[in-house]
Amino acid sequence: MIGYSEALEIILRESARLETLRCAPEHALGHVLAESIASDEYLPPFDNSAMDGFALHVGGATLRTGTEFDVAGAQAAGDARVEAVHGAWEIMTGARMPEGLDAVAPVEQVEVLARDADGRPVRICLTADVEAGQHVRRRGEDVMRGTEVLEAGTRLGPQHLMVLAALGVQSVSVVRRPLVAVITTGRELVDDPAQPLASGEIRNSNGPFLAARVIAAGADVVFRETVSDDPAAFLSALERALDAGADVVLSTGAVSMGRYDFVPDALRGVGATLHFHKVRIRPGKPLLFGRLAGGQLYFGLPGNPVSSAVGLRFFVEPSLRALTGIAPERPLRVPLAAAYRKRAPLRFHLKGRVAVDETGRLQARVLPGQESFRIMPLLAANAWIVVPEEAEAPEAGDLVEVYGLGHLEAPLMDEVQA
Ligand SMILES: Nc1nc2c(c(=O)[nH]1)N[C@H]1C(S)=C(S)[C@@H](COP(=O)(O)OP(=O)(O)OC[C@H]3O[C@@H](n4cnc5c(N)ncnc54)[C@H](O)[C@@H]3O)O[C@H]1N2
Ligand code: MOO
Repeated sequence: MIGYSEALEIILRESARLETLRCAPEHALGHVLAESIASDEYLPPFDNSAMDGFALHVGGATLRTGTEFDVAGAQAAGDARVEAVHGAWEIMTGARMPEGLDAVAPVEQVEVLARDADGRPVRICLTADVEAGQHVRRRGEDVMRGTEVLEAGTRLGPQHLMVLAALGVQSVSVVRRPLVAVITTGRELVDDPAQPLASGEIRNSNGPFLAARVIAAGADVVFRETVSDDPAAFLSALERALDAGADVVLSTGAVSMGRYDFVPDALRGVGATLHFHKVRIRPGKPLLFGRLAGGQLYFGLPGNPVSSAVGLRFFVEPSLRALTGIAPERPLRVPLAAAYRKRAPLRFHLKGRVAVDETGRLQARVLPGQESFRIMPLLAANAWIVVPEEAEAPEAGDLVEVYGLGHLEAPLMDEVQA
């Protein structure tokens, strides 16, 4: 049986980045950049005023309170370049600085001594000193032309679209979203919530959970079906999953030691390469990973709900990151709230809650109810706490690794403070 780091290495090796496509930034939300973006423009594109006021020439010295100026013109946002030869220019926020002027006195720091017939100021007096450069936003102060503004591997959020729009980027190269199929196995499973449970039956909770988690992880679900403990039915569902275009197939159940645990043999029977089966973790030990004959990746997640959740979070999500070109995750390291004793020499993935203690410091609490059939503690969890194989009994205050519930989610601050 292999350990987690070896399993992860194999998954990352097998998860080569998917193809890229070009699209307008407005269609790229949630996609991962395939190449870095350098700016062809300056931001701001020209020197402009940060205040409504009067643009002035200061030069080397300071303009003192009481200095008077004639107002030579006015410049509003959108007005083109003008040359200022003398005096002050009335200027609005965002308006281009007249050439030759280098500071702005806000209206609040100016007294208007005279106005023309239309009420426009024609002579002003400074009521505060003015330094060169004050209230002027310089060309390129935010972004210089040629600067790399976004790295390949960045998942585009609204703030990235803001920068791309500001810089006039017309198209970006992004990695296409991975397509995922979810097959839940087990003749005990009932999908229809309106159907009463017959003796021995349970409701399928893994299917909806995994589908939702896959979407939250930045991939698309192209197929979801439930099959009985029957290899022929399973293989026909697998065929439909591949017809739907899946890059990655997930199944739950039928990977352990039972008489009906047919998944490994069924996969071998259709020419799959199984890279590993069983990992030194809890929960989720019987997890299987391989590649199908057609090149698609296959994750056989154990059937227990929390085992399938751990399989998704710590095996499938790292693969989805690699498939889209996102760098591997780095966990937070947070002190444990209380000592924790592991009951096996395995890597434990624990339903946890990160919270602030009385001193305002973060701490990680292992929630009660860690058995892999218990899903109610997931409602209290805002993080996964990982205790590695070699740490037997971490003490209160020892640092443990903490991961968000999904790879794109950090523990939420409002929950942390609750
Ligand atoms: N003799 C052994 N028995 C078991 C071992 C072992 O090492 N030796 N490992 C245990 C571990 S650990 C796990 S995890 C489970 C994994 O079993 P399978 O992946 O083969 O899953 P099933 O047996 O089909 O189901 C396990 C459990 O989960 C329930 N289940 C399955 N699918 C769903 C679903 N879609 N929604 C909700 N619940 C589901 C199922 O009814 C079972 O209770 O094996 C242990 N046994
Ligand atoms: O480790 Mo299994 O995954 O007990 O539930």
